[in-house]
Amino acid sequence: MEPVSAAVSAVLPAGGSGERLGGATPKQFCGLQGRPLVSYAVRAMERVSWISDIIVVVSPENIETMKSIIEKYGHKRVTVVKGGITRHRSIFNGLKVFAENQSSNRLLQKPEVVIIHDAVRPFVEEDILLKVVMAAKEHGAAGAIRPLVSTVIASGEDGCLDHSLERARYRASEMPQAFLFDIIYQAYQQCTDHDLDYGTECLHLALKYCKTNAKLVEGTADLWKVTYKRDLYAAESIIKDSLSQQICIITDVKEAVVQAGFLLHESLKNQVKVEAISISLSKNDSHLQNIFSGECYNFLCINDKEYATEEIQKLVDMLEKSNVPLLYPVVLILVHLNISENISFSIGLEELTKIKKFAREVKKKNILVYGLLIQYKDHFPLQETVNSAAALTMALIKDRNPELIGQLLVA
Ligand SMILES: Nc1ccn([C@@H]2O[C@H](COP(=O)(O)OP(=O)(O)OP(=O)(O)O)[C@@H](O)[C@H]2O)c(=O)n1
Ligand SMILES: O=C(CO)[C@H](O)[C@H](O)COP(=O)(O)O
Repeated sequence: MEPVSAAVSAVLPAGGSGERLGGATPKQFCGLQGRPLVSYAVRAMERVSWISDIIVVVSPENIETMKSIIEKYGHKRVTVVKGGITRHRSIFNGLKVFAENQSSNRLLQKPEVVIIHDAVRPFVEEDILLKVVMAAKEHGAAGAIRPLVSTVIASGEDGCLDHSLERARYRASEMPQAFLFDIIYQAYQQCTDHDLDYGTECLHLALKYCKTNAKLVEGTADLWKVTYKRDLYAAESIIKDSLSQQICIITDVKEAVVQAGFLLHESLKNQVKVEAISISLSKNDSHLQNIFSGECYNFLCINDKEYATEEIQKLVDMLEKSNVPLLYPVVLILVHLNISENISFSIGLEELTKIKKFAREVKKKNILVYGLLIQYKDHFPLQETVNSAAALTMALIKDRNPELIGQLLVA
């Protein structure tokens, strides 16, 4: 990505109460796959190397909550600032920290360009951040826009249609937005109380008080703001979908196990990216570490032993050491391959209890363990069994259901 030659920092307003979403917890602290929404927005900013400081503005009663989120998820370059009673007042408080150098913990450099991004828009990518920053450098202000979904109409005092706007001429203003710091700060300093209490558009303030016509940049559909409960469900689905794009199949050296791994690989690869490792874990630490850092959150461990405690524990330890299960739950499917001549069910109650206990233990580390039994015999319809195992695998990694951990599914 093109390097940015300006000092850039970001302000994330997160001081609202989420009235439209309802519920006791403000939406920015609601959990998505176990992690608060605000942490996703912070992560989206912190992974952009050219953003120096990230100011998160929260209401006074949530300062400690926010600090503990930063601590728990290891967020870097973040300063927490006390918010105001409206979004504009919160943003202004965030900007003041740079202008007045109020922060008690460390010195914050006033940036040339400041990004403003709602903490409840979790899916912002580096590409759009770069576009609005470059446009702000040139034009003084810039913001992401989207086509309108519905036509905007004005109603008269009698509640009847007064007029309607030509939809093609108008756009929905989204976030992120970016500004030359001096422009947006001057605009906020000149704002009236009415602007601060009722305004909803930062780009408008730059126009009204600094005569700056913001450049409008076409954004992607997932920049939308989590506002209603259904938006939380939508956001969770998007996250689950992106987590289920890749799977790593780990097999040991035995021929039958390698073969089952290969067949599963073939069956899964039309649906997801599959990485296969067919050597013992102990000899393959660095390869696995590469897979972790490649952001793989799904593992399928195929074994013909009753319960491969050592190998699985080793994988769990490695996962724990990496950052992977900290940000997202990891799915670990223990595949038991039944290749014994005895076609009776080969896992006893004792084994099932062991798996359940193990699953409950590692859930505390944000690793979701499930069991999958594959019957593997000449007289069994092999391809059918493998297809069924692949379908169950996909269902488990797409659903990531914490209630089903420790359960044994039979392909
Ligand atoms: N006093 C406020 C109000 C809002 N915000 C933040 O501004 C962003 C966008 O605002 P909105 O979606 O309206 O959030 P809420 O005000 O929390 O929602 P609602 O209007 O439904 O109460 C959110 O990240 C919100 O936390 C803020 O920092 N300070
Ligand atoms: O889109 C935006 C700016 O253009 C803001 O996110 C939006 O205006 C916030 O408004 P509200 O707090 O009323 O949802």
